[in-house]
Amino acid sequence: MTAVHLSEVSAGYRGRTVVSGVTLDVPTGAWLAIIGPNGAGKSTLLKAIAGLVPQATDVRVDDRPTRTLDPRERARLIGYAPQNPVMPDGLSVTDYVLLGRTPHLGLLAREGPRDLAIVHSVLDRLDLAELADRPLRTLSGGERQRTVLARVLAQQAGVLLLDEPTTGLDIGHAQSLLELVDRLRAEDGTTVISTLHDLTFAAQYCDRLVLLNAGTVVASGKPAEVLTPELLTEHYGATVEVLPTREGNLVVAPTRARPEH
Ligand SMILES: Nc1ncnc2c1ncn2[C@@H]1O[C@H](COP(=O)(O)OP(=O)(O)OP(=O)(O)O)[C@@H](O)[C@H]1O
Repeated sequence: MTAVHLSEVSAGYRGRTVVSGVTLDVPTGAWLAIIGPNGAGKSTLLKAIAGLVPQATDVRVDDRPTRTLDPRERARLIGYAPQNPVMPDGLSVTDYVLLGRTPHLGLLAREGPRDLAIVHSVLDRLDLAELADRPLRTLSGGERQRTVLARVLAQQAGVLLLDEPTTGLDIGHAQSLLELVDRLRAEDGTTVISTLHDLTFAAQYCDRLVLLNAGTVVASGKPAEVLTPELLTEHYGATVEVLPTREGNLVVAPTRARPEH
C-alpha cells in the first residue's frame, strides 16, 4: 500500500520555486531518505509533504491531499520534526512532549492517564526519563533534539517526517534514535521520510534514497544505486570511497588529497 504519493510536485516561497517536478511513492512501512547538498531543497520537500509550504499539485498521505487537512487531522496522520523548531523555553520536557497528544484530545479535554503513559514510555525509549522535569531552556543541543523527536513520537502518527533527526547527536544517541525509528516501522508499520546528511546512516537504515540537487530528483533507488562515487562527486563535489562492510552495509568515506612527494 502507498502511504505517501507525490506526482510532479513543485514547492517554494514567495513566488520562488525551490523544488520542482518531484514524483514519489512511499509504501507503508518503508523508510525513504532525501539526501543532497546544502540548499538542494530537502527541507522544503519535507514541508511540502507535510502541507506546510505553498505547492503546485497535491501531496497525498493515506490518499488524502495534505494541504486540505486541518491542523489536528494533519497531526494525527503526520508527525513532522523540523530541523530547528521553536520551543517554549519555560516548559518542562514532560509538558512539551505531552503537546504531541493534543491532536488526540477533545477540544477542551485535558490529557488522561493513557496520554501520560504514552509520554513516559517515549521518554524512556529516548533516554530522557531523567530529564522529565527539566525546563527546556536547560537542555543541551542533543537533549533538545531528542525531546523534539519524543513529542513527534507521542503523536503516534502513521507517517513520520524527520528533518535531519541526528544533527547534534553523538554516535551512540544517533544510533539508538535510528534504531528506535526502525523498530517503529517494523512493529507498527510506521512510514518514515527523513532528510539525512550522514550517508552511511542513510545506507544502513533506509530502503530507498532520493538524491535531490537544485530542487529536482537527480537519482533515486536502493542505497547502492545512489551512493556511488560518481554521483556523489557530481552532486556534492566530494571525493569519496564507498566501501562494503562485512555485514553488507555501505560506508561512505571521504578521501583526502595527499600532497605529491
Ligand atoms: N522560508 C523560506 N523563505 C524563502 N526561502 C527559503 C525559505 N526556506 C528555505 N528557503 C530557500 O530554499 C532553498 C532550499 O532550502 P532548503 O532548506 O529546502 O534546503 P536543504 O536541502 O534542506 O538545505 P540544508 O542541507 O542546507 O539544510 C534555499 O535556497 C533556501 O535559502
